[in-house]
Amino acid sequence: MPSPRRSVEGRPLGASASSSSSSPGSPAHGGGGRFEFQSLLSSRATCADLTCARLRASESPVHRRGSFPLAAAGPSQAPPPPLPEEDRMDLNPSFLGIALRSLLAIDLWLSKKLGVCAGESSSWGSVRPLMKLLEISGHGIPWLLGTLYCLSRSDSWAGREVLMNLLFALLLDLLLVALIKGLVRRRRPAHNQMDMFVTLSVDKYSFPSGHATRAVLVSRFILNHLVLAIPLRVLVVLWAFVLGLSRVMLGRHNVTDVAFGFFLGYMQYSIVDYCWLSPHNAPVLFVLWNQQ
Ligand SMILES: CC(C)=CCC/C(C)=C/COP(=O)(O)O
Repeated sequence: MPSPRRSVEGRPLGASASSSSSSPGSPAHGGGGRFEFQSLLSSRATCADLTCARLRASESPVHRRGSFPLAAAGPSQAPPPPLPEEDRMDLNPSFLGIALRSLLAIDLWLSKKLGVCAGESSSWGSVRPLMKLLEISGHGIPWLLGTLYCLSRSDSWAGREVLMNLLFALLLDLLLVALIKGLVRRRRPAHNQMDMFVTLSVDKYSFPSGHATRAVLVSRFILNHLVLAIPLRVLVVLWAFVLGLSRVMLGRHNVTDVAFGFFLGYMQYSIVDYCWLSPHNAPVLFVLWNQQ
């Protein structure tokens, strides 16, 4: 059972120079501590006030002499006046803060568990080459080169329009992912081996997964602009999902990097669709390409 004499940070209350001079049964350690415990239980606000007062007191010369003024004063004394709101915030983490920290802890734990191909000696190390092949299938370079090649070979306006927009989508994706990676600067998992095929400098960061964004962006693009039989459509969706999963299995990413990557890729396609380039709204692009 947790000790009632714990501060919000988990340090024992009075665990400063003063704690050595207080003894069990003294107001600061047991007798008066009983009053303090009841006060701590009474409300969150009171808890914050008391703890703030306690921390403040630990800096004061009075406290250093070994007595916590409130606890020593006994139950009949009034509690100290409430401290300003900003002083309470550090000690009273918001619900959102706690939720985010918990999510992060689950994310790290789950990512480590799923990183079964992170190295040759990992439990699924034998499928690592297959995962790396998948990695290349979602890399930016083959997609960019492939699109440029198809554009150069395309002899219909409709085909060129679709490919021009795919090129725009791939470039937008590279730009947005680089921007967010540079802003967030989340390190890749510690178990990752940085042996990826051609990377940019921001690719030392992991949030969001560029492969995950591209997988969803390209899949949505293909599903909306190519006429495919149902089994092929299922295959496209599966490819995107497995590519995202493989990022975590290879140890390249945490689960949240991939989850956000999927979301971002989905949104990116919506942007591309909204800004769809055509000979009507971007004639210069199409005329220039025709002159090549
Ligand atoms: C060099 C070019 C054109 C693209 C880099 C593609 C790349 C290496 C992205 C990183 O993906 P993850 O964030 O999923 O690791």
